[in-house]
Amino acid sequence: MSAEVFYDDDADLSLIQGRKVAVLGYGSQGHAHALSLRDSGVDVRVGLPEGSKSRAKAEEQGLRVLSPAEASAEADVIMILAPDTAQRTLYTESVEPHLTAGKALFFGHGLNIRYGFITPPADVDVAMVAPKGPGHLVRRQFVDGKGVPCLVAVEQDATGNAFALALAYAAGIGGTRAGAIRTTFKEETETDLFGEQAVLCGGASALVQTGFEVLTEAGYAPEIAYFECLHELKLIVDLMYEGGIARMRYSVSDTAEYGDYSRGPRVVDARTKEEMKKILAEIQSGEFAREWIAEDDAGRPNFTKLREQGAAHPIEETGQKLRSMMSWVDRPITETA
Ligand SMILES: NC(=O)C1=CN([C@@H]2O[C@H](COP(=O)(O)OP(=O)(O)OC[C@H]3O[C@@H](n4cnc5c(N)ncnc54)[C@H](OP(=O)(O)O)[C@@H]3O)[C@@H](O)[C@H]2O)C=CC1
Ligand SMILES: CC[C@](O)(C(C)=O)C(=O)O
Ligand SMILES: [Mg+2]
Ligand SMILES: [Mg+2]
Repeated sequence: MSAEVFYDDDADLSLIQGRKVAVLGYGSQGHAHALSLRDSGVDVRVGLPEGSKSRAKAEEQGLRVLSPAEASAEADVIMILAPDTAQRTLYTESVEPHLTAGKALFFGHGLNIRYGFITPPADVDVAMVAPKGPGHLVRRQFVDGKGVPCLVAVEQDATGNAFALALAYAAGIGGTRAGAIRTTFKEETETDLFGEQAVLCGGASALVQTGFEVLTEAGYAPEIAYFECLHELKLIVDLMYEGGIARMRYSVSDTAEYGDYSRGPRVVDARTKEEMKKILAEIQSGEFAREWIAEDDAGRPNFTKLREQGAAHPIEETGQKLRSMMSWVDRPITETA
């Protein structure tokens, strides 16, 4: 069954223009939502704790910044864009006391609702507007008059108007310019976690690092290994992005195409597929979410160790040196659009 897709003409922007919106969090997604909603004529305030390093940035960019509790009290649409692990406490301390009947609680990712870490009262709308791309791209596309496709879902429709309101919100951040796809919190959460773990972040990072290790351990220069295993990946993925795997295979040499068909399935084989299925099962059962929240509650000891190990991988030192020779790719990771 193909998904339902909604565009600008299907959305009534005035629905969100007529509401007071609080965006809680001003990171990758938060800054993009708050700025683009404001530019779409929506009454926006940003909610951030005292001492948050994001406060100065939001104020410099002309937004009104309040505490999360003040913003939630003022607003009738509350979008939670704090880190997933911070959302439970943020909700209990600052949102729930102000979540009166008829208000709407929005999310950019379904984890806390899907796994029951947050249970809103029955008399509020609960919806999701989840752009399918990093926040900085969401903002950049909006400014360029384009948009990043969004997923839109309703978990609870107390007012009977939750989907129309979520679609209006998606229009306000440019999502319906590209297309907003209707989904559920369950589908968004499980596929998003699977995608980032098995393919986009986990799978791709492990593939790149392992390829780099094999070449350098065999005595090839790290610089050459970096170009082959990481730098050129973007060029190959850009071709897939533009025209699918078929377009990439059309564009590379026949030699590369034959190597792709005959060797690729030896790297990602039946065992890899079995492991991907296990990863999906851990997501579906809630095992991953419970593990991650417990890890965060414990002060993230394993996460910190793994982050340090990742940063110390030899590919990072080689990459830093090479990227400094290519001024057009040497962008700090915190740079905004
Ligand atoms: N990154 C992305 O592109 C995508 C993210 N999402 C989802 O969007 C949500 C936000 O993620 P992301 O934008 O990556 O988050 P970031 O880590 O980039 O930013 C989090 C923001 O929340 C602030 N913050 C931290 N604690 C609190 C709190 N208790 N109350 C209010 N604000 C707080 C941070 O402030 P400070 O600066 O002080 O730390 C920061 O401004 C998540 O649900 C994520 O899964 C969905 C799609 C893509
Ligand atoms: C791929 C990572 C992501 O799911 C995203 C940018 O969509 C995230 O959680 O950051
Ligand atoms: Mg994602
Ligand atoms: Mg994600």
